Amino acid sequence: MASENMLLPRTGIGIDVHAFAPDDDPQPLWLGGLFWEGEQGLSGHSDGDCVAHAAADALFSACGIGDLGTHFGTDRPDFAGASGVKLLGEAARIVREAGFEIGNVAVQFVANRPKFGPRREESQRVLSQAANAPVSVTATTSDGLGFTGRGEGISAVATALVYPAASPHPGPAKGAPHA
Ligand SMILES: Nc1ccn([C@@H]2O[C@H](COP(=O)(O)O)[C@@H](O)[C@H]2O)c(=O)n1
Ligand SMILES: C[C@@]1(CO)OP(=O)(O)OP(=O)(O)OC[C@H]1O
Repeated sequence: MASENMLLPRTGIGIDVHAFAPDDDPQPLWLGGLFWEGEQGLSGHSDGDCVAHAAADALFSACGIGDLGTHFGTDRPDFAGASGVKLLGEAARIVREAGFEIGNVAVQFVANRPKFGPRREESQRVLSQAANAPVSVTATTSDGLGFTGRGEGISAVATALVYPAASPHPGPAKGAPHA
């Protein structure tokens, strides 16, 4: 690897899926760091917040330091029922400890419900605070198709940009036209 590559920003990707909890074991819905009153909850070892999990996975991926299971395996009783905000905050801490700073994280989830738009800013605020970096969240339906369309679960995909903490914040590339 050319040594100057060590200074380049790095991108990562994360995907997470959680099934809705069955009717005979209802759970509260935690998604995007928020509690959604009256909505069907997701099952999981933690609180099932697939938006926060995808964000954390994208951060680990960007640094090349494994994934969610590597750091917060289901064999860890201390993460049973853990909030997505806690996991994302912990992931950001691990990323910084590994020598990276976070540029931003972008997440999109796929679900019919909850209707996300009215609470987007609240969610982005909570997750950005957890990561101490900008986290944006968008939502889409799958037009009634697939497991998300049938309302069986929620999927989320995230990308993250990190850069070595020792290097300056990535500015415009050399030779890029000035605004
Ligand atoms: N759970 C969701 C899903 C979607 N939205 C918003 O609706 C827009 C249209 O979604 P389509 O899947 O029909 O293209 C989408 O761009 C979101 O703004 C939402 O708020 N919550
Ligand atoms: C978060 C962890 C750990 O509590 O559990 P889950 O809530 O089941 O979530 P998932 O995204 O399936 O896997 C990662 C696990 O490490």
